[in-house]
Amino acid sequence: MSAVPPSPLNRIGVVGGGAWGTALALAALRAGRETLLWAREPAVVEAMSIRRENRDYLPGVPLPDALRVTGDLADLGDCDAVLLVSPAQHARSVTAGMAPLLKPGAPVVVCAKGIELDSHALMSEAVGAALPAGNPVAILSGPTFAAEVARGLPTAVTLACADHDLGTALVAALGSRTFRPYLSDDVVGSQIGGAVKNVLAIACGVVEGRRLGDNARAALITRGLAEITRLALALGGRAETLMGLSGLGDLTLTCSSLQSRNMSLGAALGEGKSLAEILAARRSVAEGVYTAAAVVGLAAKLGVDMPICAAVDAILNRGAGLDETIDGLLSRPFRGEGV
Ligand SMILES: NC(=O)C1=CN([C@@H]2O[C@H](COP(=O)(O)OP(=O)(O)OC[C@H]3O[C@@H](n4cnc5c(N)ncnc54)[C@H](O)[C@@H]3O)[C@@H](O)[C@H]2O)C=CC1
Ligand SMILES: O=C(CO)COP(=O)(O)O
Repeated sequence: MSAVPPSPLNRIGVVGGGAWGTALALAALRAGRETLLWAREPAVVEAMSIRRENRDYLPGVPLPDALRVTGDLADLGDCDAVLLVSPAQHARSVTAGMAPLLKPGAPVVVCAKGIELDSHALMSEAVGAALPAGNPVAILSGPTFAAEVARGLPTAVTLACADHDLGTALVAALGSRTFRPYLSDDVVGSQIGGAVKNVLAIACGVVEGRRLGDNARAALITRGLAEITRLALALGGRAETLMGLSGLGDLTLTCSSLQSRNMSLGAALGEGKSLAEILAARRSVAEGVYTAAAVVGLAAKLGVDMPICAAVDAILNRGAGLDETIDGLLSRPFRGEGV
């Protein structure tokens, strides 16, 4: 086995004991870091500490003894860097809870994907506002099903950080042979793909559930990428970022597999189930349900046209029928193909 490279960011705290937090904690361990995983629910803490398995959110994956598990945010005080993996709508409040307990200067890498419903804030804004000025924010996003990362299957992500040296240190701390971060300085652009693709995955699920065919799914992915890119540009992101792992990469993954919670939720809608019925049968988060309305609100503020996201929001939140909404999209005037 090759020697573990040393890192000044040797102690990694992971905040959020859902599927993704648990998988990221395993990735940090594999990168050779001392890793602490905080979970919110006492039963999840107990199951991971004693039975060494996160039965609620990532069943079937053994957790090595080297992984420290806690339910006490104060334990983050000796961590050199923290990965924040709470669902997007709770990221600000969880950050506020841990902020006074963090080591001064420790970076917080946001791994949640979404846009805040009330404020339309990106995760970097919501989390940044809740942190002391001395704790910088970075973003980790990309095509990453938790179950595959947990099993150590090869995965690549975007790690975006405004400070090049800090970004380089985070890549070195978290990267391994099977978990490969690519550094970017586009903190805004790298968040938009991950947030909006969840909404588009619901649309692709509807296509699947309604048996509208593979052509329709490819059309949604491609025109969805145009929507993502328009929004990112309006917020100051760069188009090239959206052609990378956090954009096209994640959009393709999430819109092509029923492993995606968002796509499978869309498929169930397409098959005629109600949103309330689908959500009642799940414990895991499908971020697109919440981000749909946030994206539509943000796009309206910025004057950005996002018809597919608006259609998903109409179905989820405004009582629009599936068939008339699909018909509305198919009846839009023909236009040029550019973004
Ligand atoms: N699961 C995946 O494959 C991936 C997930 N993500 C993102 O990671 C974030 C977390 O998702 P998962 O770990 O999959 O979640 P999950 O669906 O596995 O678990 C739900 C999580 O939400 C937490 N939660 C529920 N109510 C809460 C509250 N009131 N306050 C704080 N936390 C609460 C639970 O403690 C649990 O950690 C999401 O933004 C998701 O989009 C990103 C990449 C991959
Ligand atoms: O973000 C993800 C893959 O990159 C996970 O997608 P789902 O939340 O739709 O399962």
